[in-house]
Amino acid sequence: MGGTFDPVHHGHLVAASEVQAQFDLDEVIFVPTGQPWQKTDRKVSAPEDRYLMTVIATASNPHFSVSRVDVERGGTTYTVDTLHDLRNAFPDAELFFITGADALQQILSWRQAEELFSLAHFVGVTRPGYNLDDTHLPNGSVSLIDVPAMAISSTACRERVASGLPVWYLVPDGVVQYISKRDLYRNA
Ligand SMILES: Nc1ncnc2c1ncn2[C@@H]1O[C@H](COP(=O)(O)OP(=O)(O)OP(=O)(O)O)[C@@H](O)[C@H]1O
Ligand SMILES: O=C(O)c1ccc[n+]([C@@H]2O[C@H](COP(=O)([O-])O)[C@@H](O)[C@H]2O)c1
Repeated sequence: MGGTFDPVHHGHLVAASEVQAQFDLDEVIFVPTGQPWQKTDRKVSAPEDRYLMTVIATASNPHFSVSRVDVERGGTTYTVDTLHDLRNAFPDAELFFITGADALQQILSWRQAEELFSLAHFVGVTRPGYNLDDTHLPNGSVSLIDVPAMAISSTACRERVASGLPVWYLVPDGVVQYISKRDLYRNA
């Protein structure tokens, strides 16, 4: 599951847990991005902060892990590179790539989109506020599944911190503490 994770929140975690259970996956690997090229409208937090928050958020789940492939490669992140790196790291694995409905709406604009679907099975998860009725995806390229609706976004979390509102219970406790310790989002 790739994401900017700025910060990681319970919407990400519930979606990942649901896909893990429905597809009986050995592992869900969270992959925090380097620089996301479709989010140029704002400053994204440092990759190491986003990586560490993701480690904290996933640490208690034996099926969850975090990969540094996008952080280590640096620069702009393209999923085609992520999937080639994961294939090299796990030559025999069956790879799935989990995306929310909002990201799926844009997927045909991703770099080398035509190649992506041959590198992994794509799993699209429902997300409140987004529907895929008008999104044309190549036939059979994406499995769409319902996950418990979590009306949470990283944007709303950042805005709440900037306004002095709590993010307890929207993000894991350790992530609340990390945001406070590193003084993230106060000027978001
Ligand atoms: N509440 C949610 N329910 C289901 N999927 C989600 C949810 N939030 C994010 N996702 C999916 O998780 C992946 C990573 O999302 P991302 O890190 O961009 O979070 P975000 O909340 O969309 O961030 P931002 O508000 O900063 O755009 C994307 O595929 C996105 O569609
Ligand atoms: O490959 C691309 O061109 C591309 C464009 C936009 C998003 N993505 C990936 O989609 C995932 C979710 O991205 P985001 O921006 O919604 O956090 C993350 O892994 C991104 O690297 C990938």
